[in-house]
Amino acid sequence: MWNTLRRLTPALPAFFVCDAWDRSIRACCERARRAAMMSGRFCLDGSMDLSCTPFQRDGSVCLRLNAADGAIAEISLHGAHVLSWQPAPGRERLYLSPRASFAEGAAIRGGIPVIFPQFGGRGSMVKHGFARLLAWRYVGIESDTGTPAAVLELVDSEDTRRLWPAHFRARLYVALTPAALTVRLAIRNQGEAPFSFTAALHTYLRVDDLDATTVQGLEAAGFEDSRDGQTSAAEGEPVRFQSEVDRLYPDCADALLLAQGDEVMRISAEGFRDTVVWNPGAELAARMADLGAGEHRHFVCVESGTVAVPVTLAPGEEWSGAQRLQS
Ligand SMILES: O=P(O)(O)OC[C@H]1O[C@H](O)[C@H](O)[C@@H](O)[C@@H]1O
Repeated sequence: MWNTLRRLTPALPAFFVCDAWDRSIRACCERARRAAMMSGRFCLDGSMDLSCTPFQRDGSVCLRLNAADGAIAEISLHGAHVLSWQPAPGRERLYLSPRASFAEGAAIRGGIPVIFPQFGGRGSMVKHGFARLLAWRYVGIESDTGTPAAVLELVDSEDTRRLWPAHFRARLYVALTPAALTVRLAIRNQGEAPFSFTAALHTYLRVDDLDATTVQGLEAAGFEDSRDGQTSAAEGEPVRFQSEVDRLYPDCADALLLAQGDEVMRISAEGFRDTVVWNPGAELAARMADLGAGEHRHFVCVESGTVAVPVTLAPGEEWSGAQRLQS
């Protein structure tokens, strides 16, 4: 519907477009509200009560997840994008750029962008694939893995098949457990031909002091420097951020730490094989319209991905990859 509106926009008076746009957002919010109500609250043995409430942010329909212990996560349906995670009220652990755009077709800068079906420029598609640019559907709260999770879904459409012929179903599961956020991306082949893809959770972790921040757990791993494509031997020391860092560590995705002085966040992964570490540095950040001078000092991206070797799915097959942040 939003695409149709956008196509019609030049032919319609501005007040009508705004009104129709507003009504479509309200209808979308109402559908999300009903789905959230129908999914109810979950309380399973050993896991937490989870409730889900829709709200709007910059014209985008979003969901707020509240766990019984006070943890909060916010997700935009635009890109199934986790915007915020607070393990306790007021303790934000993700970075969201003050200049992030929520406009249709834009990629939100910060949070956890879902990268699918192509990581970066490793193929002929738009950079980092189309999943982060499209509206996903809220399915409800499910507890298939024993932990209640908010589930969002994107399936192929005429628009996606023009870019990539695959018949797929992508689902994102967002779960809050004490002091942890787990995000799982599941891809199913719903067609009759195999397809291959790369994917990642491009997580922007908030930092207070970039100079004192290190990523640990990659000391013994060689990496590809994405700035020039050169491979480098293991450095034998934690990753630091004195200038732009853009590295792919193949076959190395689990048991990482983001350390800022005494404060440590654990980053673990399942299903994802690789890690990407990115910070744009001062010069690039200043040139990026949705970041700006000095903003690189507030985050480090530690991305769990399957990037170096694409995943291939036969008809009916499903793959999933998860990233868990523990504060
Ligand atoms: O600006 P974006 O399209 O969101 O990409 C941001 C960054 O994502 C990844 O981490 C890549 O390795 C970088 O090369 C890229 O610059």
